[in-house]
Amino acid sequence: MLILSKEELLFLVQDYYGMILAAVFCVGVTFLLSKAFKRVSTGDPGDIPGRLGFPLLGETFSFLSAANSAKGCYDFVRLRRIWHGKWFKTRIFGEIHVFTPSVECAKTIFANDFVQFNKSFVKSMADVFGEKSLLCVTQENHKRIRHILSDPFSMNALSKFVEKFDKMLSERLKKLEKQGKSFAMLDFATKIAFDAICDMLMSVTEPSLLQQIQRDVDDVSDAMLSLAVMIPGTRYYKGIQLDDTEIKDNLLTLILAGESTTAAATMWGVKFLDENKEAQDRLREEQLLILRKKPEGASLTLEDLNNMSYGSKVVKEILRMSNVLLWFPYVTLNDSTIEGFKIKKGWYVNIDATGIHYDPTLHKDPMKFNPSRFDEPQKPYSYVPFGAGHRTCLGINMAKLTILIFLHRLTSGYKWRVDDPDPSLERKAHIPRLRSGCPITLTAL
Ligand code: HEM
Repeated sequence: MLILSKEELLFLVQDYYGMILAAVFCVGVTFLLSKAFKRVSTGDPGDIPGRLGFPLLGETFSFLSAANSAKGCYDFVRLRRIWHGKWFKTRIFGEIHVFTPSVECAKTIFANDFVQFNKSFVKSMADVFGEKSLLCVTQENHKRIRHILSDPFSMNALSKFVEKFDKMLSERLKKLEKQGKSFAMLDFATKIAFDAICDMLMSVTEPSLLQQIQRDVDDVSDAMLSLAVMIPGTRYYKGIQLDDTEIKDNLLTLILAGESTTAAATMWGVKFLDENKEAQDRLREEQLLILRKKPEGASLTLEDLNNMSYGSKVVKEILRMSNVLLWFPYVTLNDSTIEGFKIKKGWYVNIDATGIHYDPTLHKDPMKFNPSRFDEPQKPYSYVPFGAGHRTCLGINMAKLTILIFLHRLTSGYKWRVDDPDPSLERKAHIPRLRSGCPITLTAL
């Protein structure tokens, strides 16, 4: 029998103390890891599959790492769809998020907006855009503000916009072609979209003023102040029934919502057409026919745009494939069940527009750029680049017309070469854009 002195016993216990601590630590880490990487399932068929990851942290690092990669943040969703299926849940920034490309879910959320679901991140959006932005207000105020804001987007206002934008674009493209230098399509489209929106909403065309607003828009809080100073006296200000805060919050919303989305879609259009010469040739043929019927140097009209049947399908296909807004996040206001899946109050449900647009059961051969697919009518909610319901994009017509005018001037006046074929996406961007900005060089036809 082993007999130990008091000192020897104390030494052994102290030695074991470290080992016990190490063992407890290992068990703890193993427990957390197993929880983090375990697929959450209680066997209930209403349970949405997925991994919630570490408590609070969840899969935030994986999400950030995807957003910071050349594949972009949708890669996070793409991978989990492969692992878990059509519906999955995850935890990001401490909140539970459900992602689904289900058209049934899109239909339910769009139809029950404000009642059963609401636009998510209202608070953080209010910090950026202002509390009275269309994106943050209550249902009642939303209806009123939206009604008033729809005036500059009426067909009458847009028909003036078409002529102005066409003139602006034609002049700038001509200048670039003469210079013969490569330019980033993304930067070019961003600048011209910004200038056009400011002109339409505030009648601001003076370069130094535009430059100032651009700086201010980049620095959001300053923008609110400067826009408020500029509005009185402009065409848009007259007769408007919104208070000063509503005006500045919503002008900022319109500029931010319209500029980067339209510019990114235009950039993708140039890239897709470069890679699909057949579609480009067919588009050019249609656009040249329209151009040749007009007096030389005349601007496009709404009527001309209405005659661009193939061009309109090209715009639709660009929007389907580019998925400028990858998904639409909504927060659940009450426990709900959609397609048998249980969604708890407080969870975020993301309508995965990209997943809907790439679903082969809804769009045949979805990764192929094929504008003619729109010869056939689309199934309800299978094509949602502008959302649907109460919050359908307010700038939907303006965006479509802008891209169409771009396509007309590019294909009827020029051929272009993409100078950098790198497909890497811009890192940390919530809108998918090429890191290169898609540099092109124009040659007159
Ligand atoms: C290609 C360009 C564009 C795309 C793909 C796009 C897409 C969208 C989508 C999907 C929504 C709804 C999001 C949701 O339900 O959560 C939306 C809302 C909105 N968009 Fe656009 N948009 C574009 C251009 C524009 C332009 C040019 C403007 C204005 C100048 C604009 C102004 C707005 C506004 C104000 C809302 C909020 C509407 C509301 O809450 O009632 N968008 N957009």
